[in-house]
Amino acid sequence: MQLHPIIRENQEPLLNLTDSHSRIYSRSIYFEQQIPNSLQSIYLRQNAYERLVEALTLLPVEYSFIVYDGYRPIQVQQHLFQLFSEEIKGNHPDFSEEEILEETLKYVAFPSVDPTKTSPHLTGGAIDLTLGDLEGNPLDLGSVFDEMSVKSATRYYEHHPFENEEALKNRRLLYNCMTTVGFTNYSEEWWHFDYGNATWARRVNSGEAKYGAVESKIKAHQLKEYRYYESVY
Ligand SMILES: C[C@@H](N)C(=O)N[C@H](C)C(=O)O
Ligand SMILES: [Zn+2]
Repeated sequence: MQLHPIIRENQEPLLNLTDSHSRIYSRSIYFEQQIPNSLQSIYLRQNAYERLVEALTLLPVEYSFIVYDGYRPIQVQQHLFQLFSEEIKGNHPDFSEEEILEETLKYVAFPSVDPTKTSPHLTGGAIDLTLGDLEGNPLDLGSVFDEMSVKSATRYYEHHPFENEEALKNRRLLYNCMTTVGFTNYSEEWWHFDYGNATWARRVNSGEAKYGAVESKIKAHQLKEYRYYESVY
């Protein structure tokens, strides 16, 4: 039995989402948070971007997508992992090291380019996004982006519908638009979707992923150059 999908890197380029579409707002959240080596612009693999545009056609015309993150350099993944882990430690002084790790892994992937466990955002096939109005103001999805709580689990309001009916409606809308065009959702985070990477391949029971990790050179928060890891692992 194959334990992890084979990565057949198809070398699709990373596309810059800035001003790419009138109903796609690019708000690079880790750049706004001044995380070292974060990118000022948001990038996605070409076909992941095309599917995002297709998802827009399923969204009522008065709504937009606000994209918070796409391709993520390994340094940013490492920084987030450290940050989230420290926050969990601070919030749960009673937790063992093992419990801290388990809780951290719920909200941020382990930073790795190892083909058997590549962090999804390193591929350019993962996207963090929410719904917005036509001015780019975020709608209510029932928890703040990157909130480490049970309320961030995609199905939370399915089980607590009267707590926030607006959030339930909006989560269903985002989930349905994205999954209809081929993205898969990460169940602990209503905002995180994958296409083409190993996380996606596992969810759709495919033995093959199209996107492996992308290594990049970042200078002053700009993507200077990038290269794909080996084409077949
Ligand atoms: C950090 C958060 N926005 C996120 O993207 N989490 C997933 C699990 C990831 O790091 O891939
Ligand atoms: Zn994500």
